Amino acid sequence: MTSALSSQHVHAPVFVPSGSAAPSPKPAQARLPTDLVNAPVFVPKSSAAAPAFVPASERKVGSSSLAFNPTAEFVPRSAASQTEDSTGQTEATSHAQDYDAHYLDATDAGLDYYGNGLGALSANAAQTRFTRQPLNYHLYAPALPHVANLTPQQQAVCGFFMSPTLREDLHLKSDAIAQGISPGEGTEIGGYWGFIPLDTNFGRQTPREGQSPKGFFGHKTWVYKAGHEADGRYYALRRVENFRLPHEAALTVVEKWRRIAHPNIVGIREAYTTHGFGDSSLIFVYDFHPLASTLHDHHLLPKPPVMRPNGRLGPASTQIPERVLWSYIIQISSAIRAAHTAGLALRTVEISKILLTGKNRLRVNCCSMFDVLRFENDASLEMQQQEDLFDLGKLIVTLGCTSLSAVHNLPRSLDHLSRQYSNDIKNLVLFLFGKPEPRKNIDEVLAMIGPRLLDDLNASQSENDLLETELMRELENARLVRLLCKFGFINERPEFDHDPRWSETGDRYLIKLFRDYVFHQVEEHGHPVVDLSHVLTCLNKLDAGVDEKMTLVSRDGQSCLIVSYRDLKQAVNAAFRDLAR
Ligand SMILES: Nc1ncnc2c1ncn2[C@@H]1O[C@H](COP(=O)(O)OP(=O)(O)OP(=O)(O)O)[C@@H](O)[C@H]1O
Repeated sequence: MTSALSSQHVHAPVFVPSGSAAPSPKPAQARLPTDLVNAPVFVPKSSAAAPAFVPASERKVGSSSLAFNPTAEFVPRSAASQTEDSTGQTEATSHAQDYDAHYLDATDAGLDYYGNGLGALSANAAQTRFTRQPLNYHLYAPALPHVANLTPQQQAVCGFFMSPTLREDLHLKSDAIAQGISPGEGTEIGGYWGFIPLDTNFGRQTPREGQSPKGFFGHKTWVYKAGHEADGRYYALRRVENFRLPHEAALTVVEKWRRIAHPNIVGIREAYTTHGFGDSSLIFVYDFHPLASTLHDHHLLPKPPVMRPNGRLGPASTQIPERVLWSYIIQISSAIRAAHTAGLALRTVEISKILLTGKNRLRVNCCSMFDVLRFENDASLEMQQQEDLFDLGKLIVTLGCTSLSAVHNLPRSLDHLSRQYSNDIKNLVLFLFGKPEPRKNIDEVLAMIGPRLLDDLNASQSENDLLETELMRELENARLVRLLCKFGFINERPEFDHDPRWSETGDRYLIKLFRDYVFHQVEEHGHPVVDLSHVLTCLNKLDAGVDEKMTLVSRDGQSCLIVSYRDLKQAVNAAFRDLAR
């Protein structure tokens, strides 16, 4: 955790043992609400360590690439290559049994800038790696300029923790990932388990307005969330019911789509056929985006009434702001361009097949499905690409008028668009609906929307800045958790090495008094001082091992010890090393 406070701003209260007549402490200037401590328990995920995805066709039972390797999680690639021994085994692997102690001990080998445990992995690595002495990073990193206009009190709160809204969003997403599935339990089909239905219109019987009676794909489809047996990740599986693959070659196009990694296209992992559902089903496996909703559901479903400034409830506005509409147009154009450049066509530029996966963040879903389903009698690629552009025109009209039927009365819809938005939107729609002469291409569209691209780029860079600020606030959390773990191991230990007084004697006594200094202070009336900023400041200083000194007072008030954070850090590390040995 980094603090937004400068050292002059922190007046940590002096430890006053209850009953002693010590001078009254100065109140801490920046107190954090104590309920911040009650934030939901953080459950770390090890997605970074998950093995790479292996498609069903290439999977081998017992394949070593799929074996779980606990050390892989904390060995950065650069470090692993530096520490390879003559047998080709990394030191990190050979020290696997010391994982916990090493990881906790990471800070002992020096102040490793990345705080990633590199220092503890290997003495050789420690000698060769690039180390810095970034004391300031551990103490009071100033807030970035765009949050500088907050009051000191707000800065104190913001400086320590991620914003509550972002935290809540991330927690909700993290909950949504595994919700409803117990790993390894439930139905297993084709290497996937769980199969939780995602489609809120599960088994939709009546097609949406403008759709074929058989639904968007001309076949009954179902969407599930399922876990992958081999990599433990979750995917969105789309099942086409009762579909017989005319030709194995139909699935080869999925390979082409697999190679496309684009921020506005939902990634496809594989497609396979199965009889696991009691019929002949075709399954497409896509990346799972937690809490995604379709553009249709987000913008076209009725919204609950909202409170008006006059205190009365009124209908919520359905009009999409022009800035957002342009952002949608830009993102979908970018997805179209990626597909066309790769010699493919999206074919699902449709309001119910575009997912909203974050704030104004779009991803075109279900790519490759039509390529497989219509493999035998498909239109030419050129025609499909022209249709993508036409579909983009239809989408803009539908969203701009927030009505599915708007495309059926174009003159009226264009009139509406020119009243609500700048003329550029209407001109773009006219271009997309116009005759191809000889044919249109997506680059012409991008040339038309050029100036809007800059607006969108600026907005997304500002969003990036904000997220970076949020990340910086959490930067040092791991260090402080490690430190608290060490305290937990040392303090109040009933016995060590046949010594029941181990945790109360020698340097451990200092650690105990420091714990009182940090957590058990009372103010002049004997009330507990519950000041999170004091706790975080002290722990940060201890973690950095600064030379600053503090006065520790025994519980009976009879003795005073002046100790520096540096000495105390050494005491903590020595005690922990004793235990870990
Ligand atoms: N890749 C995905 N990741 C996460 N959720 C998804 C994904 N694909 C679909 N979903 C969820 O499944 C829901 C249903 O998707 P689907 O494409 O069937 O939309 P629909 O509105 O039901 O369309 P249709 O009328 O064609 O059935 C979406 O609202 C979304 O919440």
